Amino acid sequence: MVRCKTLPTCKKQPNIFYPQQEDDIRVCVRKRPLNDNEILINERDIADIRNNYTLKIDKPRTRANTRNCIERHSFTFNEVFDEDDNGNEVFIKTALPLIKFIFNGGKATCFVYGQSGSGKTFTMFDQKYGLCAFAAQNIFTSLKEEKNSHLEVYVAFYEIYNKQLHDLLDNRKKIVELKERQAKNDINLLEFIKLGNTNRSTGSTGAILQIILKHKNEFHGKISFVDLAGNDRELSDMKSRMEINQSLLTLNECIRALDQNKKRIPFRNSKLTQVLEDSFVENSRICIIATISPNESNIRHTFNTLRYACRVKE
Ligand SMILES: Nc1ncnc2c1ncn2[C@@H]1O[C@H](COP(=O)(O)OP(=O)(O)OP(=O)(O)O)[C@@H](O)[C@H]1O
Repeated sequence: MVRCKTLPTCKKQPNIFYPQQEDDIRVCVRKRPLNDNEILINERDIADIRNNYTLKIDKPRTRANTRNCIERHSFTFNEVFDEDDNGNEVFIKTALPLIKFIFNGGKATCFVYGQSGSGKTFTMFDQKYGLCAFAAQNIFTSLKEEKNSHLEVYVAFYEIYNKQLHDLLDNRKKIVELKERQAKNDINLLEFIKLGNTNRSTGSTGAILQIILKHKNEFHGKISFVDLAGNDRELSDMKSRMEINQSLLTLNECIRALDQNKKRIPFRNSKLTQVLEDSFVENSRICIIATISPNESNIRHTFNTLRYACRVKE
């Protein structure tokens, strides 16, 4: 194969002079390693991470009357994580700035978005290497500092299924009024996360874990970790599929509108954005982590994920 041309598909360039971790909206990408099955069948790794901001995807192409060639597509984001980057490195560059922000009274949201099996849940909720595990430790370490010692930690964990909220900490009961539980320490918080994850269903629009800081029942700050439904999910239930598509589309539109300081943000167009509305407005920060599979046979989904992520900050 020969390379036939280079196609820049995302023009947004990182501004290296700007303190990127302070951006209100950040878009990052994480590539997972090839798994055992993919290695067994000699799948090619088509995602080449060039540096902390750029990845290139080699797209094989067969053209009439020409030799087979490779199109190289280049994408640039606030951060790009390789398969060798561990959970702590991802945490430091994505969720850690958000946690510092909520201790200062802000509202933050961290999303994982991508194809099924690309590492969304691993990135967010793995009990050892996930962002939430590092977040739990970091939050309770920060509470030991005198300036934070008055704060308490509360948690809520729910999913959206057919436009209805279900409490993942209470056997998926339909939520009438959202219940928050106090977490006494990081281990206790991780137990809540583990319990919620075991109660998750397939076909939901997304699972939302909220960690809330309070002082004497008064709100101080909040971070929401949102594990979105796989963007490739084939569901027999048409209603769920439509709802997931609508939510992903609206989420993208809302974040773009916020980025462009538009007056009208279309929160009402999906249940997901409706429930997250208060986290999006005023004193808020957002980080999206798009997860991708590196193997050639998932290339279509990988392009979909990267284009979605690019559109957020176009
Ligand atoms: N960065 C990574 N390093 C090592 N293993 C990973 C990584 N990302 C994902 N994996 C592994 O890949 C598999 C699929 O990951 P995961 O379940 O997180 O995917 P997902 O995107 O949440 O899929 P679904 O949408 O179907 O829930 C898991 O076995 C996970 O441990």
